[in-house]
Order: sequence, then structure tokens, then C-alpha cells
Amino acid sequence: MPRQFFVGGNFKMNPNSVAEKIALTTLLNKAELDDSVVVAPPALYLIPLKEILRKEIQVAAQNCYFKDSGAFTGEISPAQLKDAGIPYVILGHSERRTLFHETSEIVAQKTKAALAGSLSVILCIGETLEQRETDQTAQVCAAQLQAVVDLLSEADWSKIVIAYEPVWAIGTGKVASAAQAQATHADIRAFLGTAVSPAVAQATRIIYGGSVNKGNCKELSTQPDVDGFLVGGASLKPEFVDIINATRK
Ligand SMILES: O=C(CO)COP(=O)(O)O
Repeated sequence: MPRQFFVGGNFKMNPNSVAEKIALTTLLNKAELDDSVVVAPPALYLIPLKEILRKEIQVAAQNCYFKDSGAFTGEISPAQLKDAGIPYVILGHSERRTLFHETSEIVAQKTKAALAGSLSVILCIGETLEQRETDQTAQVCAAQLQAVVDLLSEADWSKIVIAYEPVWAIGTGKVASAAQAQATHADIRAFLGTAVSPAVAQATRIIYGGSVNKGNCKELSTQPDVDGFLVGGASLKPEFVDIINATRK
């Protein structure tokens, strides 16, 4: 079965005002969209955004904890997201890994807890510039995934979308070339084939993130192992609609 193209908008700690949020929502509600679309606003805006977005567009939290309740100041649990009707969560984003010291083991625990709480997970992985320059990309991605593989069953993978986001391409304007993205996505798929199963490797969507914009999305989308995008900066602009429709002829 062909994998359905998937586009996520990671708003990060934006927008800064209700007016901007309404402008973005209006744009998405009016747009003609071809693909699965998920937007991830800051936690504060998840419920109001979900209420005003049309139902074809789903919302995602940008993080969650791995416990369902308790004394964890500042955290949100998978059970709370589920209760609030939030279907997706982004986990393992490089900003969480570097700025908030999340190890691959923590990301794996969060992934397991989110799936146990019936959420779908957009699982981010990716290498730094130094790791790419020393030819460690495939190895780094495999190690980040292995921590998750160790905690999950084969069936769990049906609720995971993998976002390959090279750290050097995030917010830098330096997008991976179509060939670089394709080669790494193919390596990630091969890893899943060996570490989980050929069926999971075939079915799992692997999306690309890092400086995706209106100008580069079409070429990236033609690569056989690029199944969509996770978009940061450009998801806050009208061009997000062009990126969502990248596969349109
Ligand atoms: O981090 C990203 C999406 O999660 C990518 O961000 P940019 O699209 O701003 O590079």
C-alpha cells in the first residue's frame, strides 16, 4: 500500500499572539489540502486551536512526560493529552534533546508512554553537522531509533511517523539536498527492516524536517523514501499551504 504523504507544522514557541493564531487558522481552514496535516502549537493553544480548525487538520502536542500523573511540575501527561482530545505528540525534537537534555532513553520512555496512552507519535531523529561530516549520520539515526525499538512491540510502529531532521538544517536555511534526504531516509528504512520488520519498514512514514520551504519542497517530495515534511518556520506563513500540497502536479 502506498504511504500517505504527511505534513506537520511545528509552531515551536510561536505564534506570540491570539491574532496571529487566528490568521494562521483562517488560512488553513480555507486552503484546499491534499494530504494528512497535523499542526503543533504551544500547549496553551492546543485546545482553542483544535476547536477552530476544520476536522481534517489534526493537532499535536510538542512534548509530553512519560508518567500519567503525579508531582512533575510543568509537565503534561499522555493521559491528559488524550483526555483533551489531542491525538498526536512530537517527541525527541533536537531542541528538546539539546536544550532540555533529553537522552534517547528518555525519548524512548516518552514514546512508549504516549503509545500506551493511545496517542500517535511524531518521533524526531537526526545528526549534528559534526556527525554528518564524520560520516556518522546512519549510525546516529540508528542509535536514536534503537533506544525506541528496544521498548516497543512491532504493532506499536503503526502509530509512529519518523521525522528525520538533521540538526544542521533546522532553522538555518541550509536544507538537505534531495539526494542527502533520500539516502538517509533509505538508511532509516533499512534499519527498521532489520531492527523491527520488513513490513514496518515498508509502512512507516519517514518525513523530512529542516528549512523546508515553498521553493525546495517539490523536489524533496519526489524522493521515494520522503513521505512528507515536518515544517518549522515556514509553517507559520502562507507558504505552508504550498508545502502541504507539494505532491500536487
Ligand atoms: O525543527 C523543525 C521542525 O520540527 C524544522 O524547523 P525549520 O523548518 O524552521 O528549519
